[in-house]
Amino acid sequence: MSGDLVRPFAAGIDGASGGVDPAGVVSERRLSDLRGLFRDAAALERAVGEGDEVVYRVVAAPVPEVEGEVPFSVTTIEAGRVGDEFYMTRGHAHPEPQGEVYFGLSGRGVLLMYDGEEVRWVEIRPGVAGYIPPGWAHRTANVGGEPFRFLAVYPGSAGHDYAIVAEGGMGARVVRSAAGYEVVEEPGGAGPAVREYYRRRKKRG
Ligand SMILES: O=P(O)(O)OC[C@H]1O[C@](O)(CO)[C@@H](O)[C@@H]1O
Ligand SMILES: [Fe+2]
Repeated sequence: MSGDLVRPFAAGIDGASGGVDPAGVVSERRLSDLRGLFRDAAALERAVGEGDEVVYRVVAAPVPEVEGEVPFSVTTIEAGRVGDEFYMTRGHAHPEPQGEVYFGLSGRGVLLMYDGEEVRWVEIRPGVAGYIPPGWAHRTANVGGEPFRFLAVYPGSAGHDYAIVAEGGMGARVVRSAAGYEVVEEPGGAGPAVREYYRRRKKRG
């Protein structure tokens, strides 16, 4: 174990701007960082050529991702689509199967969760908390016409596995529909290696 634990502090969370004060690491993901994740690869390349805009920004509080600490961050996903699919995060699973809480601050989003076999999703609005149980990959999409912002709180030892989502998908996509949006499950399902990855992470003890 390296480094001292963090001292007590309070942080300002600005639901209108997505700011965290004091802030730690700030990261941005552009359309070009999301290659391979949207269904319409040609539409993605066109949008990359037309300015490669920022899809989402994560402002973290100054809490390190180490065992015992509880990092938190505010994510702002801009409004937009690639083809019919709403702007979304890369999506990841926690290699250490740990849970996580998302809390809506502004706008409207869908929190999509996948365990290699089953797809679950919940709508997140201001005042709504979404719970991600251990062993479920998660991705968030902005289904509204304004920025979608949420607070995420998670165990510092959880880690981020992006490859399992890049390779195994999320089992469903969040797309435009006559009603506004719908969550469409993908045919076929995951292969045995992906299913086994999640099964191992959902066993207790
Ligand atoms: O890590 P991704 O998949 O890019 O999504 C960003 C969001 O997920 C988190 O990693 C937490 O699950 C936060 O940093 C942020 O809220
Ligand atoms: Fe997470």
